[in-house]
Amino acid sequence: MSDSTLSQSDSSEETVASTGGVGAMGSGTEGSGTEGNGTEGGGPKGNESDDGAVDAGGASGMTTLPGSTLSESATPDPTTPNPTAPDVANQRRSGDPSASATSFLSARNLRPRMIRWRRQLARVNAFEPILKSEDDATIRKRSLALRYRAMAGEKLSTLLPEGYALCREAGRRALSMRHYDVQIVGGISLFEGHVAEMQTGEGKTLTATLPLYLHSLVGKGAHLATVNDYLARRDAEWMTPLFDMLGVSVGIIQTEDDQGARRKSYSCAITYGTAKEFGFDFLRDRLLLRAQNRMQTEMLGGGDGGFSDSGDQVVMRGMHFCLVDEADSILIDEARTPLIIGSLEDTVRDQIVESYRWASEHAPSFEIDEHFEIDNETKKIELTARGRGRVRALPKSDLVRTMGLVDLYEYIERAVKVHREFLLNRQYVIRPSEKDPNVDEIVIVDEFTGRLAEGRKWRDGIHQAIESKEGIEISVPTGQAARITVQDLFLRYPHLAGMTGTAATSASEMRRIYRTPVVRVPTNRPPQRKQLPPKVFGTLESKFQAIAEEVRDVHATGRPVLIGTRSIDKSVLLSNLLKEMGIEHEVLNANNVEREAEIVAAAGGLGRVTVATNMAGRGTDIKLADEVESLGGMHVICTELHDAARIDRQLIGRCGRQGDRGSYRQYLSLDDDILKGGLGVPKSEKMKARGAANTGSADRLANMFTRAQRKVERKHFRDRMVLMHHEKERKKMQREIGQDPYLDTPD
Ligand SMILES: Nc1ncnc2c1ncn2[C@@H]1O[C@H](COP(=O)(O)OP(=O)(O)OP(=O)(O)O)[C@@H](O)[C@H]1O
Repeated sequence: MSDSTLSQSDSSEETVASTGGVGAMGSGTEGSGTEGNGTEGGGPKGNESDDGAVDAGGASGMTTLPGSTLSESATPDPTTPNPTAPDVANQRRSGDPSASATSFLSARNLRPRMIRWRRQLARVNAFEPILKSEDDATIRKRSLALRYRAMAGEKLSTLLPEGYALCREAGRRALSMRHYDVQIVGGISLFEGHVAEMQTGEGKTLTATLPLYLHSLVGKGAHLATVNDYLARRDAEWMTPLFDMLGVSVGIIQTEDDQGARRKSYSCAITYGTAKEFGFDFLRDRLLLRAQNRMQTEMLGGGDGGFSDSGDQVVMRGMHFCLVDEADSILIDEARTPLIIGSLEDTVRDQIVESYRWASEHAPSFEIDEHFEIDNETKKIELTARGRGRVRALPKSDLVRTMGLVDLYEYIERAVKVHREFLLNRQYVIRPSEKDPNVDEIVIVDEFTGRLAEGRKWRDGIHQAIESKEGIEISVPTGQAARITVQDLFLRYPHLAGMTGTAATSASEMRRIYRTPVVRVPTNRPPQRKQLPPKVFGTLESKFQAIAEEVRDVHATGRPVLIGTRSIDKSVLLSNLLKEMGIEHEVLNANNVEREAEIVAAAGGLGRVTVATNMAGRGTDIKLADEVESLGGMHVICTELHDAARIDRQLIGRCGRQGDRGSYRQYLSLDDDILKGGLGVPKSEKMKARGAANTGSADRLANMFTRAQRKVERKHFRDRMVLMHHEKERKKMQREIGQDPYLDTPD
């Protein structure tokens, strides 16, 4: 490898250095029994760079797990270097995502959490022979027993070894996939609230089953958030046989689902969906609770247990644990994206108002003991079987009829309570509203002082039930547009973890914002991806000409070639050059996404050439044709640096999957956009002029591009931090004046 080796290197060099400070990550709870990031005590702060900004460019603060030395044995020795691994140090320096921890992870680096994880792994492995000898029914029984223990309050970390071993056994039986040791360790890190960086093709889907299963045991739901409906469905359906074997239900949220379907999916032990849908459901639920004036008492999904098919019950049961797939794109790139929904629909509002009226009208006919009972302690009114029968038999308007029965029982119970216990001129008075004297309103009488408690309202729909009893206007809020950012949404989960192929460059940001330290999970098989020295040209034209020539040369050997471009224009430009050379190829860009899966699936075939713009992070595996492996695997050409090194790494990760052979090369030119962002316009113009005049090699300038990329990354990071600060201040202010920051949106 030449000295001028280009890379996302500078940052990676820091990775190595600061990974020596692996322990920096471990300042959270290191003792055993750590459960999720909720108890992590929060990660330490990101590294401050000279200019005071957090180092976004470097992977500082990354923890790297013991490498492929995590052999499939009960007591792996992470210190053994892997003799078959290629030049790992060079790869690491070069920012190759596959760089495994093997060579630099000495015993000295082994931090307590790693030692703990290895111990946990040994415990998981110890269960294996026992479980293997048991039949399916016994495996299921064990799983049920675990659930009882979890529900009874036993710590999940104690249950982890058996839980993960059960999951692994179920995977082996139901899917013919046995979780590798590295996947088990990755799963442990996820359970403890980390973002696990796993290379593409290393099996994130299977790894996810581990923390999802374990967290689901407590019965509060475990969510997997991914980027689109297709992946949510695909992954859920793929993993369902495994969960079935363990007696765990799986729900899938799809955009077109109605409220009833959503509620059912959320009531499952594990729910797969997109971040967007989770956000919208959160907002819709919140609007509904506010309309029913139940917000303060019922924290979202605190749940009153009732399920119905009407829109009058929240759909989520709570936000307990969420595993975010493609964490870098969801938690970082999409972090500031606001999810906005309109107001509560008029029909839902009318339905609520009408139900209050209906309940108030019929409540007096319900008799104590016969139709309802009063709990002495809680003073709660509960319908008897006869009472419920009566509710079913009562006449109802169309609007009321569409309300679920469970909801109607609740409306009646509330109305009965109000008729019995809330008396006019004792607990409340009626007087003309200050805002509009033509409208009457209920004002609470403070039971201690006897004074009017201006502006206060009873909760849980009591206030509305009284309004309805007195025949005055029912104050169901009209509902306003509601809004939440992706970041706020995920910060609401007490237990959060993530998986990604490329988190290294966002490590400090992840930790700082979400308190989810990033850990790099080594590949199961030693990586064999080779980085070829980068090439730098004066102009785009000369660069593309050279790229086309390289494609021709590699193509002649029969190896498949994948070329990533930054824009549709450039993909077309390259496509034309290839056409001129008579090289058959496919172009994958926004103009033909419908064929994406097909094109990507075929991209690993003998002699295939594929030109692609920013490929979606994942979706379809590029499987190499058998004969390709012996020829040297796939060759990837990166035609330009992206603003975020992560995107480059995503492309690079397309070759050399799961220990396959492969190679990649970075092409650069002095008129690349990254220089404008990183060096500023005047300097980049100078470089451009220099490039136009110079026809020789400029390979020695490769590092300048990497530095420019890091500058751009830092700038984006700083912008995100400033925005986050403003948002935080806004929310704080809104709370102080009694507003709901999600519902009372300023825009
Ligand atoms: N433990 C295992 N045993 C056998 N096959 C496995 C195992 N883990 C993963 N695989 C296989 O590896 C392939 C990649 O898995 P998966 O799609 O989950 O990877 P990924 O990490 O999500 O990659 P990408 O980011 O590209 O989607 C799948 O074909 C899967 O069958």
